[in-house]
Amino acid sequence: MPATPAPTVTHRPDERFDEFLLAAAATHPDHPAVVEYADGAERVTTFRDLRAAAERYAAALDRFGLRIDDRVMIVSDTSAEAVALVLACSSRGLPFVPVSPETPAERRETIERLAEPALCLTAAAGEPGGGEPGGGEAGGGEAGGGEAGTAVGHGRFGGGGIEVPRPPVRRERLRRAVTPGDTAYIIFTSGTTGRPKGVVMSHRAVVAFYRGMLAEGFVSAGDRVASTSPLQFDFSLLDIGMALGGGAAVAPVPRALLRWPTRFLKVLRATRATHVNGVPSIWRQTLRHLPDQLADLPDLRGVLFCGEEFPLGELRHLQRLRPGIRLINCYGATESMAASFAEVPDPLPEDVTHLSIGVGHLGTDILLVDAEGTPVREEGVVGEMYLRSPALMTGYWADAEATDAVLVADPLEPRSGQRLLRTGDLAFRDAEGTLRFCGRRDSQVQIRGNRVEPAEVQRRLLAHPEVCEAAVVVYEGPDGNAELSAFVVLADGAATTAESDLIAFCLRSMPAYMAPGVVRVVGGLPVNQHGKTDHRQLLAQLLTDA
Ligand SMILES: Nc1ncnc2c1ncn2[C@@H]1O[C@H](COS(=O)(=O)NC(=O)C[C@H](N)c2ccccc2)[C@@H](O)[C@H]1O
Repeated sequence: MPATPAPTVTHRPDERFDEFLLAAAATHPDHPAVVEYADGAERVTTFRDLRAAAERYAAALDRFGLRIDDRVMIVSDTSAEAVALVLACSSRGLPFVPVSPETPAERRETIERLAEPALCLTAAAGEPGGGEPGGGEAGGGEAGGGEAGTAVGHGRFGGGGIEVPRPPVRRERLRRAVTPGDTAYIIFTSGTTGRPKGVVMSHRAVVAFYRGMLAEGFVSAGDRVASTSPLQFDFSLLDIGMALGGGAAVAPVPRALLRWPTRFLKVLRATRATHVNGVPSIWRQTLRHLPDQLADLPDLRGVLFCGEEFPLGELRHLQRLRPGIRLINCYGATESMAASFAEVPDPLPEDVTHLSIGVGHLGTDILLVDAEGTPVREEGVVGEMYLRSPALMTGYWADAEATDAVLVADPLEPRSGQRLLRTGDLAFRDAEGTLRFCGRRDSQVQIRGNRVEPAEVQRRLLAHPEVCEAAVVVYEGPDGNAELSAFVVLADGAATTAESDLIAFCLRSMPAYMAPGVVRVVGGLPVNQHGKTDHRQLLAQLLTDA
């Protein structure tokens, strides 16, 4: 009996962020919206429950007399309560600023100083991403105590309630309604100057991205999308939109369990995850230590990854373990959430060295531009990707100079006033016209007068049959010139591959100036809090070893 196609979720033009995510409550109220793993079992929140929880939080927020555009900082990982609070903020035009609970206090204070939120709400103890033990319990209580208001109200949320011992001062309301150009959220990412950059995303931009993603048809009602990124990383917002926007459920993987393969797989099995989204590194330990259990997962049929290149050896291993699985390489930056989705060919041909990142998703166009600002048309010629899309950020919070540096005039028609996002990423078009990512513009270095893309050297090392992870860092050598150093992790059971063999392996396919001067075999590569290879930590390790 063919499965009856699930009725599609209907969306209307110019929905707010929360309206888009809750649209399925109208057509699938009893479908799971959030599936959490708690105490060894799944805890289901239906679309009806989620809408009710969001309404309770919205009523609690109303008591503070906040204005449209007043920010609400949310210190939590992804959970049903956090999603409901996010929806409530969105419905009241209050930009949310997600911050991970494990964020160091100094960075949290920096973000608070920059964002100047009206409220800073931490998940109640016992909730996923809950606050410090012994903190005030959340409840449905009235907002705050009798003390005078303060600039920033600090408190907790949970169970549909908000508790703020010292509420923020009440403000005169100057606005009547939320409009699509208003800010849905601000995500602070690391800035090269050390000052975090606040990426301001409007309702229109996020919903435009969600529509582009939904058109790819990844999930359908009844699916469960396991989310492995922290709420402060916009990958989690992709997961929430991909799931809820399509009438499916998001299944947050508790951050504390993610690093243990057995527990990671246990969560995927318990929540019956049909899709798993995450950066490539989430698969590393499972592929190395529990391949058979990964092969046995009953429901998994799709994996979406982003944030950095997936080592091709690991990708092929994943394909062998899960025949027929749909692998999606999602490319993008927080400034537009994501720009493209590319299906990985199954099997990935042996001669492929650069994964396709496809072409822009529906409504997005990616332009290649050379160093002189001239559009690149020829196949195989590297250019910088410029993004033309309604999903672009509004700008960087309180940083017009940094905004103007990346939201630039259209190279094809500067007179139009249309702004494109200058991504800083390099790519070339292949014979099929799709884009192949080849590193970042600012990571290119001159080695003895020659331009080198460290990602190219990393790819060559990963092509070695005994290498399963690799990273290349650039440092200043004793003579003041840029040098390349590599770190590799050998596959289990690999013969003792000498570092000199690996350098010789590189020299067989690249000029001497591109080969790393030193290759260190290590047990594993460090990752940052978003799960990406932490090059800064590798460089620090190199300099301390020197
Ligand atoms: N599929 C890739 N291959 C290779 N390099 C990549 C890739 N996706 C990004 N990147 C790199 O990561 C940079 C963006 O870093 S970021 O601003 O921290 N944002 C992210 O990494 C996540 C990003 N917002 C996102 C969120 C949700 C879905 C897709 C993408 C890009 O400019 C690329 O250099």
